Amino acid sequence: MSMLTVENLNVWFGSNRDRVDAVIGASFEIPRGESFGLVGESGSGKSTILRAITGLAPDWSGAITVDGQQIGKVRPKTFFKTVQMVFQDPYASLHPRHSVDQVLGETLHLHGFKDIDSRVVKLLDDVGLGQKFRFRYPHQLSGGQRQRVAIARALAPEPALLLLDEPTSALDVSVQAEILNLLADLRADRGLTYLMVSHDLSVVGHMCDRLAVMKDGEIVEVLDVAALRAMEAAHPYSKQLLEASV
Ligand SMILES: Nc1ncnc2c1ncn2[C@@H]1O[C@H](COP(=O)(O)OP(=O)(O)OP(=O)(O)O)[C@@H](O)[C@H]1O
Repeated sequence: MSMLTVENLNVWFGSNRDRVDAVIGASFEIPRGESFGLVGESGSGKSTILRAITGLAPDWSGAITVDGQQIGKVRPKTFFKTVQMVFQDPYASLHPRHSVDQVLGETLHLHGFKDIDSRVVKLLDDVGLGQKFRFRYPHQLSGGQRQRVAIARALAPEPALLLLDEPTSALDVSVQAEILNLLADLRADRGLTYLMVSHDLSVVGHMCDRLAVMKDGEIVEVLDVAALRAMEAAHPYSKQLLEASV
């Protein structure tokens, strides 16, 4: 069963002479439980695909189907019980005056959970932070710890699909692997499906089962990771990208 299907997706910003066509005719499908990567140079449209799925890029056409439900222009609240996003920059994505307890507690409340206390404790354990971080504020946390809080917040509604937009690229190299390992473990434990944007082919090679290569708003090739490792891309642009990353 497919967790996410994107068919002939076009996403644009602005209108008339100012119009930017950020994504052009993108199609791909992610089976439940798979981890799928989007790679390509800066500006190729990777983040825009995630934004269109979550409703942050309102001008789009084509079809997006999540867990069998085709999504329209307005996403019902239940959509975010299934789909959550983790952003690149954990400094920008957490409110500076909200404690970790508030961030997680409010998200749980919003999604209708009643046993908020025990869920906050469990979420902090699940992301490897533990209780001692519960009443801290973002400025008292390192980048890696903040990203763990952002991941805990994304996990709070018990989603099936996580959209990960360069989740480690704003972090120190020394903590990137820790966060990637946490994400890999969470996926294995919970059977989550990932759609992950990265400009780093080694990250995608480590984290994903398949990947799409984007260039100038279009998907030029979908590869499985075995082909990536064997440097077996067919499209000249994918080959160039692989060779540049060795
Ligand atoms: N809010 C916006 N308004 C206008 N143009 C935008 C907006 N967001 C993105 N774009 C444009 O859409 C195109 C695709 O951007 P996008 O951020 O999806 O690329 P990307 O592949 O994710 O790159 P990066 O790795 O730099 O984030 C770019 O030309 C970008 O300038």
